[in-house]
Amino acid sequence: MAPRNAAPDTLHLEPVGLLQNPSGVPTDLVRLEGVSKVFPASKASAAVAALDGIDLSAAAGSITAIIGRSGAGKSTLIRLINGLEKPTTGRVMVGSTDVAALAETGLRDIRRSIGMIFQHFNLLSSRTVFDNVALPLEIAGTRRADIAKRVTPLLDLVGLADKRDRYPSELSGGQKQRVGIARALATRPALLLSDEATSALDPETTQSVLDLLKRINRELGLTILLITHEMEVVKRIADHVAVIDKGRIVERGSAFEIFSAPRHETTKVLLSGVPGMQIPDYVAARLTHEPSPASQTVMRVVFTGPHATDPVLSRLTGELGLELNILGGAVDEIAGEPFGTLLVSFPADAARLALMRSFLGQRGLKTEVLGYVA
Ligand SMILES: Nc1ncnc2c1ncn2[C@@H]1O[C@H](COP(=O)(O)OP(=O)(O)OP(=O)(O)O)[C@@H](O)[C@H]1O
Repeated sequence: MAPRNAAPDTLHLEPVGLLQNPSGVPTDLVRLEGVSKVFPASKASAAVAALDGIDLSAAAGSITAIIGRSGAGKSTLIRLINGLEKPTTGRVMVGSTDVAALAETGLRDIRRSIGMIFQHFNLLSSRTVFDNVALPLEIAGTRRADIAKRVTPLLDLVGLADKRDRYPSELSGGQKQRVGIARALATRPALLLSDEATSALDPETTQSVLDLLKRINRELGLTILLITHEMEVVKRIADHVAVIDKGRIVERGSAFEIFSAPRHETTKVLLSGVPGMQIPDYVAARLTHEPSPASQTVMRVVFTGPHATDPVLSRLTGELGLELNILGGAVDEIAGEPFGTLLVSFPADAARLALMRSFLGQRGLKTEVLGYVA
């Protein structure tokens, strides 16, 4: 490992000590244990329990997404991890350091190991691209000659070498976020916190910024913890997902598990806009919880992994003679794995439902009854 001020031939990230336990085995880089945060009452408002008993971990080298409705506690969680807020109870471990227990000097040191990118980029308009990326190094007291050796490869990495002397006002949103990413990497952090980093970008630019983050994650081993309300972001790059609701983690799992079989009501609502998870309006308007004599069962069939491309439906209609109406569907990828959903309806008697579920279950497909339509 090169010392912090050495001239890097290639990009690498800092403190391995932060990433490994004493036995040298990679471990969780971030671990929250029993974390609660209460904002005390003020003259204008009552006390707010923003976080309540949070246990959460992010493995070194992973990309973890924290999703939740507005006000669920996502930003508070991020602010606890970079030490901007202190928890009311619990521990916030980054590597082997309890961030909550650090005084100002310790916080300054740990923040060099934690990069941060923001929705609105937070660039200094009076500084060039180069000088924006250089800023954290200047603050850390790095010599000018070493700063150039560090910033230049970072600008190459984010594809902005030709913009080094431009000002933020001369850049597109995607380019600004690339500067933000280069700046966040300047002190060679082990952890990158992303607060809605693509929310202000159009879909195409979002995609290219996500590709960059994924590349940095893979090539530099950077651990990324992101909060977002964009399910597209989660689907594209997250390995793991934690769903937060009213200050509590209500569901967590691999991105694939969460998308293919969401369990908590909040997760289902958050995912309801994802193609394949949507119920067409004309079906949703007629959906009931209980069957009636002439109603049809509405079922979502999820095709995952090796079964994503199986011709199961034609067998279902051919071998079992079941008549299905196809109401909608989508084929996609989650965390790089193929994933398909199909919304079907069929006559609602219990025998047919059991037959169909067992047929699909034996072939590794997941089913969920969403309700009934007459
Ligand atoms: N400094 C503060 N003082 C008092 N209450 C606060 C403070 N910061 C956040 N809160 C409250 O804590 C709760 C969680 O807020 P937080 O900003 O963490 O939610 P969020 O999930 O990030 O929301 P959004 O997606 O809208 O940004 C909210 O009820 C909010 O009003």
